[in-house]
Amino acid sequence: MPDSHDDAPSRPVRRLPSLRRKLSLVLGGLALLILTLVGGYLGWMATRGLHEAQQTAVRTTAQFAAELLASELRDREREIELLSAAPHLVEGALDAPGVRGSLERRMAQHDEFAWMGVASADGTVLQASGGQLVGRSVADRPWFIEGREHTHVGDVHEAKLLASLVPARPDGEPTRFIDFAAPIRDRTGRLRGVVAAHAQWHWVVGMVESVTRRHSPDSGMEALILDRQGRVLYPQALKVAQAADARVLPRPASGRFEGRHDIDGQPYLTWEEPVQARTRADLGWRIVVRQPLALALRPVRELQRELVLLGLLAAAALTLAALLLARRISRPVEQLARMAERVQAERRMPEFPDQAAVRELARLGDAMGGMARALLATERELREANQTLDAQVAQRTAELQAANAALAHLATRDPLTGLHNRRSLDARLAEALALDRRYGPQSGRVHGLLLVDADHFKRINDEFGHAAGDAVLRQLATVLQSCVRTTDVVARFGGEEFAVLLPELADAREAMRAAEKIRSTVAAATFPGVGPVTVSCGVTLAWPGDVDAQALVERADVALYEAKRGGRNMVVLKAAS
Ligand SMILES: Nc1nc2c(ncn2[C@@H]2O[C@H](COP(=O)(O)OP(=O)(O)OP(=O)(O)O)[C@@H](O)[C@H]2O)c(=O)[nH]1
Repeated sequence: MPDSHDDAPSRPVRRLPSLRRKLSLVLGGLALLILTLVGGYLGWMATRGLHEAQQTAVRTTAQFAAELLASELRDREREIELLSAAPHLVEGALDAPGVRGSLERRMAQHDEFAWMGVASADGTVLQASGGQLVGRSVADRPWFIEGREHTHVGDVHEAKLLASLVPARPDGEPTRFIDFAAPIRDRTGRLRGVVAAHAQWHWVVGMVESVTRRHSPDSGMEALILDRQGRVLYPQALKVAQAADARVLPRPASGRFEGRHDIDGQPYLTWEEPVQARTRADLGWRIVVRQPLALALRPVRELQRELVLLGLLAAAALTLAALLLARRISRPVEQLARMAERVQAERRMPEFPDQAAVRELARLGDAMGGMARALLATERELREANQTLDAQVAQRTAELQAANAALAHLATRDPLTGLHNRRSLDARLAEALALDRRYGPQSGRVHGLLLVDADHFKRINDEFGHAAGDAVLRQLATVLQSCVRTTDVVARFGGEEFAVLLPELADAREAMRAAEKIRSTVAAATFPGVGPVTVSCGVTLAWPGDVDAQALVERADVALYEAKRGGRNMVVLKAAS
């Protein structure tokens, strides 16, 4: 029988999270974590790589611009030097028309030159491109003063004498020049004059811009030109801003723009490179290239965005896969649980599903099926054993009851005749006297007692044998029972003597009638092999004065004795006295 405790769940199962949910969460979370870590690592690597690559680009741009500028300045310096040593200037008249022609030709070759001219040793312009400033004195111009002594490359300055002669710039910026000058000496080394060229500042700017233009305009890469004192020469807007506020473009603490540097609160990748011409063209300029960090790392931000998107998609896909996997794993487990519940509820073997996707689950299913079969078989055996036991107990109980009944019969019956024995009679007599004492006076009815004794029974034994005597005793018992009511108690009193207890008699006559009936019936009966047999009968009635049954019996016995003495085969009544 199933124990009620076995049916009750030992834990609140419904409140526990399901395997499917737990697996999905763990696997999905794990996937998200791994993707986040991998994505973060890739993002970090990309950021670092791009940071280094962009820093290199900023550095090489600055270096390339500085080298280009140094080279071009050197070339122009060399150009003017070579021109100063040209034979037509060393030997010929400096104001000759051919001088102007040669200047014009060089002008045509160099767009950057706004003006070329030759001045006499005292500073009067003798010939010039476009005839500009011819006859004017340039004696106080620094390029003339320096150019008298040696080759001179002058720092950028706003146009003075030529300001009104060259066309204004379309962007409104003032016209600025870089001066190149060299002394013209004759074969003896005597100064004959100075040849000079004014290069447009925008030629320099164009060179720098041509370098930065190699990068995409979106890159935000920008080149600055600083002079020897660190003041901005280019771009013009920054130059103007710095002129208004010296705190514009503060120098880094290291004294040099290199690496990441915050300018106006915005982070930049920077590099500073000196323009090293290593000649007089070395003006102490420096090229600073800067690029806003946000723009430098923009591809990384885009990559990160894509990584996040990709990561989310991958996490969603992996979570879905985890969900499907969890479902694939949990479904057979749930089915096994349902099977186990069915076994518990129905107590019979259901068909176990064969859908396990993995070996362990298949093994679990087989093991559970085997266990359920074994349990059910054990339960069936127990139930059958119980039923057998119940039947055995019922049979034993019936046997015991029969034995008890037989014992009770044996205890109250005489073995020879089957009548009540003396002990049973004594019990009935005691009951009868108690009833008479209790109800006799009201009902007017009493018990009567007959003692019946076979006459000369010893002779029967002696003549026909003890077995014949027993047969007579059994036949006498039958006769006695046939003569009285079923409610009367017929007992073997002892030996060849019988007693009959007659309940609820109205008077002694009733008792006498019963006794007479017995006597006459016996006397009329035939006892096979023995012949006629008679009985004597003593009769008495219970009396309230009887202290016990013995008194009643003794009175009946007295009556019997009188019947014997009176000649036998007779009935005698002995009333209470
Ligand atoms: N066969 C047989 N005889 C019994 C049994 N019980 C007692 N007897 C015999 O009954 C006889 C009784 O004899 P007595 O007491 O002398 O009485 P009686 O011969 O009947 O003479 P009265 O009673 O005076 O008529 C004895 O011989 C007993 O042995 C019994 O169970 N079977």
